[in-house]
Amino acid sequence: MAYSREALIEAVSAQMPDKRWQHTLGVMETSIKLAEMYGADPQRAETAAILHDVAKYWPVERMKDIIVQNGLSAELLQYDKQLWHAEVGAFVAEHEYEITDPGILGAIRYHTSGREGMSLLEKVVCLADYIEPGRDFPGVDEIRKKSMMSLEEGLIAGFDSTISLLLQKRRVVFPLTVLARNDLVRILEEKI
Ligand SMILES: Nc1ncnc2c1ncn2[C@@H]1O[C@H](COP(=O)(O)OP(=O)(O)O)[C@@H](O)[C@H]1O
Repeated sequence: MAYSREALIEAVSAQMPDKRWQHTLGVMETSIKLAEMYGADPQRAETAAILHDVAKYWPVERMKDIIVQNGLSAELLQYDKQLWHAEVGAFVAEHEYEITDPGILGAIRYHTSGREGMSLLEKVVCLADYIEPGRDFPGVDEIRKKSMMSLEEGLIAGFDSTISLLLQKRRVVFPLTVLARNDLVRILEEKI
């Protein structure tokens, strides 16, 4: 039988420190708000939000094993370990928590990196992760402001801040985020 909302919350919250669970609660609340605002299904958005960081505190070796043994994105292993939990989270959501909705699984898989051709639900959860009330990094208020204009404006601002920070620190940038950002810029250009 599929997990109830409450059972899912209990199981997922047990896998992370309280601070990260508080962040997840913020992403749940913000995902529902953005879904209502932009015409996505709030319940599906909330389910993806509950699970989005399920693997965030798993040991790196455990994440690596799941990626290798199940033939998930081998390319991902060439990039920052911080990115792995999203791919692993989607796998765990499907195989451990019996989530069968591919839209929810996609929203978990792409919540950190984004991708070209993001679905409405993917945009909602990814943006909620940037702007949930507990976030206070420099520039977050500008992203919040843009999020009230459109999902695309908000996400471009979010991805730009992530990419800028990585460039400043001379870190490797996972290309999917650049593709996601370019795609969103083109979408907005076509609207003009
Ligand atoms: N495109 C990218 N390329 C490389 N590293 C990235 C990229 N996007 C995010 N990261 C890294 O992943 C980290 C975690 O991302 P974040 O959005 O905070 O995930 P979470 O919501 O799970 O905390 C960031 O601090 C950054 O260092």
